[in-house]
Amino acid sequence: MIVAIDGPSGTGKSSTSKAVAAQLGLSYLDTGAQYRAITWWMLNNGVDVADPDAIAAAAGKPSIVSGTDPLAPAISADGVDASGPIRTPEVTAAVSAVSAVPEVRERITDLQRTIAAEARGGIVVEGRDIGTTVLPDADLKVFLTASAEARAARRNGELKSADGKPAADLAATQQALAARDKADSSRKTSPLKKADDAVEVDTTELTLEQVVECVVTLVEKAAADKAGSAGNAADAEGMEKAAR
Ligand SMILES: Nc1ncnc2c1ncn2[C@@H]1O[C@H](COP(=O)(O)OP(=O)(O)O)[C@@H](O)[C@H]1O
Ligand SMILES: Nc1ccn([C@@H]2O[C@H](COP(=O)(O)OP(=O)(O)O)[C@@H](O)[C@H]2O)c(=O)n1
Repeated sequence: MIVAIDGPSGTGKSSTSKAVAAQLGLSYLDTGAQYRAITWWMLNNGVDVADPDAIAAAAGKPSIVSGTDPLAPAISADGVDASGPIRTPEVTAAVSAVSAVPEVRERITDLQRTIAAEARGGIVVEGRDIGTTVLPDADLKVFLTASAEARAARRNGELKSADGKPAADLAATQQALAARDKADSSRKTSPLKKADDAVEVDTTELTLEQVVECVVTLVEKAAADKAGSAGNAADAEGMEKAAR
């Protein structure tokens, strides 16, 4: 069972994917974390992230390793735990430019396909281009959306300053999200886009629990359909053999 969950920032991809995978005993892959980790490595290793040729030349250098346990997501670059630093504003500001470079996408897409192929019990993979490019034959594709206001409010809710007040201005967060959406949707190589056969879920008015319940139901239905068509294929094969 391969589940692709795509959508822009703040729509609930990570929270939903982790909860669905944990509930159904599936593996989990955060592909945004991989793009963030390669961006973090480049920033730390003197690569000019404003220069696509420099990014392309460095794309093959770091080793990026992702954990697939939804209860303990992990990501490292060259053996160094990157789970904290990949969420800094510096990485967030640079990641769209790095992830737009075809050599980076090719490298990371290969990694993602290998991880999905090795996840014997099934996997939930979340990102921007999973349903369209990375795993176009996924058993279920979900595209999450939410209003620009809801997405900015959710992202801001995560950024608390020491005194417990929101660390960022809501309008500034909304503007930064819009800029990243634009960059991610307009790049040439596998832009952020809903796959034609994805189920769109608008999460604006839903709680996280409701979104998880909705996606779990979709996965169970996809699994039943898959088992049904496998059964039908086996029946057809059996009938063919009996007829011979
Ligand atoms: N349906 C929802 N309602 C309210 N808050 C949500 C909902 N889904 C996710 N969140 C919160 O919004 C924030 C962003 O969610 P996240 O899963 O990281 O989104 P994404 O991976 O799409 O960027 C998190 O703090 C999460 O707890
Ligand atoms: N499959 C993916 C996943 C992420 N990305 C890039 O990685 C960035 C960070 O992704 P993320 O999922 O961590 O972003 P958030 O939703 O957490 O803000 C995105 O803005 C994209 O530029 C991508 O290009 N393709």
